[in-house]
Amino acid sequence: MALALYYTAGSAPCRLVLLVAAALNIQLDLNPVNLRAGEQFNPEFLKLNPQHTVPTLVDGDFSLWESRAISRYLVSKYGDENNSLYPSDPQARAVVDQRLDFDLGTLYPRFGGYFYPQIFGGAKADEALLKKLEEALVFLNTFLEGNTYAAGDKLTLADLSLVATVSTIDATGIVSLDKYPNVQKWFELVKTSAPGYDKANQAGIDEFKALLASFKAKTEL
Ligand SMILES: N[C@@H](CCC(=O)N[C@@H](CS)C(=O)NCC(=O)O)C(=O)O
Repeated sequence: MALALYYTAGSAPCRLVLLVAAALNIQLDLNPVNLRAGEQFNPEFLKLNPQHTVPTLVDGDFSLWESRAISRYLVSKYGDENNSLYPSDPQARAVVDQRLDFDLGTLYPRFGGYFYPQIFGGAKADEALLKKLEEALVFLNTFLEGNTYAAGDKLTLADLSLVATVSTIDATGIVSLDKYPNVQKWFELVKTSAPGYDKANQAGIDEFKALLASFKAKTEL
């Protein structure tokens, strides 16, 4: 049976799942959800995911949300036994998990907490929140010291998750990645080494940029 993904192209967590599917060479039946039109509140969608978020994966009669949980599920169910995206060695896996949790709990929320109230709510830029975001980027820069990829010498789920976030931050222009040389070098590497990067991530980034431009135009009217 086909695997169905309910998604919005511009959304960073959705792009993570698209990157994982591309890396595993999994075909997904793609179902766009228009969040601005409130389609996530349709009763049919709420039956799949009462938390009304995208991405949501449907595999037969099994439905799952939270992009990193979906990513781990896809590797566990559809990856080869020794898939390096999510290594089985406990310590190697723990480092991947730490980076995934860092993205979920620190980097992405610090970005969203600073940027989204400005672009979507017309709030003033808050310097203290910018400093917290910059601190998170310094942490990532430090994690990358001496490592080719985010969790060692191979591409893992950590890279796919973090690149969805870092490319989103980069697209907004609120910080320059020049200040974080390890992050910048790693970003260029992942762009060329993550399978299907252009379709899975860059296409959504382009949509995200168009959305930002439309919000900027509204506030300038
Ligand atoms: N931590 C979640 C975040 C999911 C999320 O908040 N998605 C947003 C789009 S980026 C959404 O669906 N918002 C609509 C809503 O909450 O009603 C994940 O990684 O999947």
